[in-house]
Amino acid sequence: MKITEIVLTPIAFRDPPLLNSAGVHEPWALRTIVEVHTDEGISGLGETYGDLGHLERSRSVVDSLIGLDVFALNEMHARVAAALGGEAGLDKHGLTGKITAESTVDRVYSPFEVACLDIQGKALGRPVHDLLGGAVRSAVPYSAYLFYKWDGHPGAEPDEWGEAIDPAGIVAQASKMIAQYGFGSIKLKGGVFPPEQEIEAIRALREAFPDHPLRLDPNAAWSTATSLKVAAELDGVLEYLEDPTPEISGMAEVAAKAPMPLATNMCVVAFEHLKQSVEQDAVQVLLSDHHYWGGLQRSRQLGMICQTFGIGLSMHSNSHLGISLAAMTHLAAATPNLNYACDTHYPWNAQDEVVEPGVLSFVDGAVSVPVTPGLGVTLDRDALARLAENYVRCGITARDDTGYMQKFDPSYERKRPRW
Ligand SMILES: O=C([O-])C(=O)C[C@H](O)[C@@H](O)C(=O)[O-]
Ligand SMILES: [Mg+2]
Repeated sequence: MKITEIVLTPIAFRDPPLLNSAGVHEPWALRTIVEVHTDEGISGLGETYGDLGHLERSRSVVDSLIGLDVFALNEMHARVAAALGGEAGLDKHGLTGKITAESTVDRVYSPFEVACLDIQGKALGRPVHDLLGGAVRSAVPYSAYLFYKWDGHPGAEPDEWGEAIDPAGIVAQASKMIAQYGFGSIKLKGGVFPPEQEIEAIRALREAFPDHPLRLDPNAAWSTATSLKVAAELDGVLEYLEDPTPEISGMAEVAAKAPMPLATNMCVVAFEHLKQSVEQDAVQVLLSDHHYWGGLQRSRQLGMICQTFGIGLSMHSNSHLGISLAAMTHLAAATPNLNYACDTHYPWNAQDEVVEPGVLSFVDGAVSVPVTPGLGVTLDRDALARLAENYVRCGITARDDTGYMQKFDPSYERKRPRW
């Protein structure tokens, strides 16, 4: 079954003013929808980043994939690498750490692999998780992903979530999200206010939700000394502390004394980072993410590496829509040692969905694993056209949380660590 055509459509969807250690989300989040068509009339879907640099790199490999068998995924990876020619693409997404030439290949390759697995599944009449070894769970739990936020974008009406800039606001946001989605775990995006204030927010969450596992992620906003102080204060309260401080060596210093496991989606973001991290025991929980770990099959391999070295496994997310959610759910279903609820930004962006409704829904905080062939989701063509038009109209071509923050606070600086 040969690839005859690949269509890449950049889209933009509404995003609330979510705060993080680099600034604040702009009113529009970008993604690229990938459609792969074959000579047998079966098509597959992928979803990836929408920043212009990534879009252009993705466009630059398309010609080399035409004519390829959709089962020849090793060859596909090699062709992507050859077409990129050793370029390391800067990408501010996910507040990640070092981007290397190899990890750039994995990022660009990922949505094409997902689309080919979608096609393989449809051709075989089997869901994608069956191509990854079979589901070990029928529903995948996700966590409530809380953000400090403004009540709305400056100059616009307040959004449905309202303001959250203190412990009471964070607890109110958690209550609303949990009432709507039923999440059984909670993650707070920190690195926004001085650590004492974020500790207070975690304590307030613990009081309001005594049984929900809690996580805090300041995206490397703290020095190692600050990280250790916060870790000691939150002993017994957090299930894990995510990226308190920059770099593998910094994380190792904190991990040696912190009472809870440390997690990352910042300092170990490519296969070549694993050796140093394992040697220094810097990370106890790795957040996988098929968008940058090279697709679903490579993320399964990452799961095996984590199991081998006794590293826990959770899942990271950026702003995304339903094709990504479906892929994440298939992957998590087929990864036996993924023992933590996965992250998802979905509640923040669900209003602008690009797939037809019905397949993906949250019950008790979990998404039922689709059982129909392929990924199980179908593009909503009207929505795609609308979101593609948003992309053209919105004028944003790359995520810039810091630049957007500086529009309202010119003195704002991106600093890592800040405290
Ligand atoms: O766990 C993380 O670090 C993320 O989810 C990174 C994202 O970029 C998040 O910080 C965001 O959307 O602001
Ligand atoms: Mg993180």
